[in-house]
Amino acid sequence: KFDLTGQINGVPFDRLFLNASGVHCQSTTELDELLQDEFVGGAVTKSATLEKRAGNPAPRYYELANGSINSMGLPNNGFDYYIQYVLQFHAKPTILSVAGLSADDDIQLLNQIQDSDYQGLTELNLSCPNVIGKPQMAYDFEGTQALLQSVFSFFKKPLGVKLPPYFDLVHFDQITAILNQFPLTHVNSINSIGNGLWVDVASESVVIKPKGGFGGLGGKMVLPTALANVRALRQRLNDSIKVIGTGGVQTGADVFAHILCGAELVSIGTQLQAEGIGVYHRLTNELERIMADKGYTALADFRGKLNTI
Ligand SMILES: O=C1NC(=O)NC(C(=O)O)N1
Repeated sequence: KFDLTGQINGVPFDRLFLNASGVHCQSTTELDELLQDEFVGGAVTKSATLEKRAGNPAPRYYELANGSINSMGLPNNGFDYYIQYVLQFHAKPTILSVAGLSADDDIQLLNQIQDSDYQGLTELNLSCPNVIGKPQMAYDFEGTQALLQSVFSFFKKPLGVKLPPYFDLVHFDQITAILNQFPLTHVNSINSIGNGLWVDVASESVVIKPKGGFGGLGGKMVLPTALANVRALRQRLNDSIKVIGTGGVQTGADVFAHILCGAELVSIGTQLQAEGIGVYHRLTNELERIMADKGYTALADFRGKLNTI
């Protein structure tokens, strides 16, 4: 009765919900569970690196009262594992997420995809904050420009990017001036707010082991930053580049807000980790209740229509 659809590069999603890359997507079992859920529209893989990685030492994920902090360090089963998976038939769309540990790695990963039979969506993660000793590419504007210039000299398949949060309007202007030069299918925003720190007063200690306790923030506390980034990117990007809204979603109202800011699809990370896959049924019910109360039958009725005062 409600149209909760979206589309990226002509790929139809019959539901708006995805997982945030990294959550519930490291194994094929987890990915299958997502793709078999009636309330999920598609699945994003854990960002694949060229080789399998164990990631950072545990504890590396910690749930907070108002969100999460993580320094996973890109643990994943390696590129071959995930390209094999997305090459299989799936009833719903997949997004193959890749993350090089260097620009050269990114080029190698995308060359392998270009040379493969995969015709689905790919997302280049430019924003992992937790690889020890490695900066986030998307905070290096010149580096990002140069990388995308190289990528699009050979990569002819659908490609989106995963961005970190920005905190200055000038930075929104700068990153979108770069992204608008390229035929990107989408921007996925936000990745975790990098290098937060949580202190447990009882033990007088940090709560995760890697990087002296520094890690990416997610969940409820990042919602205002996620909404700002989705809105700012939507206002500045070419219409052909969709925005996937990620960050801070706990309720149907949060989903509604992301759509108002212009999100085409909405990813769930911290809340999926905390609540399990049932979160999608709950969020669907809550979203539909809000839509019904407002007389909306489709996301398109209000997508991007945030009022200002
Ligand atoms: O891009 C990422 N964002 C995160 O918050 N954590 C993971 C990771 O550490 O693997 N990667």
